[in-house]
Amino acid sequence: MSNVGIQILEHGQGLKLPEYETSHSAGMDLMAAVAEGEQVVLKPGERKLIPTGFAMALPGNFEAQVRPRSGLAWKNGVTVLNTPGTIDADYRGEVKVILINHGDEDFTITRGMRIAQMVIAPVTQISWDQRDSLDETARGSGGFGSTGTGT
Ligand SMILES: O=c1ccn([C@H]2C[C@H](O)[C@@H](COP(=O)(O)OP(=O)(O)OP(=O)(O)O)O2)c(=O)[nH]1
Ligand SMILES: [Mg+2]
Repeated sequence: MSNVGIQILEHGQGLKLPEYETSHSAGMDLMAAVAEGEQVVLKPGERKLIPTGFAMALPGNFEAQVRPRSGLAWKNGVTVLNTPGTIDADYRGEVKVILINHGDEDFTITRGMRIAQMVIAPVTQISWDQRDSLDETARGSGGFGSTGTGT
């Protein structure tokens, strides 16, 4: 996939487009489209929906995942509440980021701050084939630690 439609909304004008920071970055950083000169403050425990100032049209077999930046998580305790956020290919609204402050200090967001990252990933859709029973496997219904924790 190379060229994907992006629409810069009025409050996103002047911000950089999301971009890959290095040649093999999996994600593009998302900028906060907070109004110029204004700031959004996340108090400890608080969550807010942060605008990015753009909308996009992904091809039908792709999704975008909104993920936290590890630096913000580690240094400030700030993360994406619904990580990974799911952007459907048919969504044409503004991409927004649900940030939550798990830290113990106020976190201030200003215009252009890189608050999260977005990974584009392929999507597989399935259809159901309803059966009375399923095939046998070595695992069967074992899970939730059934294989133990040691070596
Ligand atoms: O972090 C996110 C998650 C979602 N969305 C947008 C794009 C996505 O396509 C749409 C719906 O997201 P989701 O399916 O996660 O939310 P929902 O609560 O199921 O809402 P809906 O009933 O609209 O699907 O909201 C974002 O902008 N950011
Ligand atoms: Mg949904």
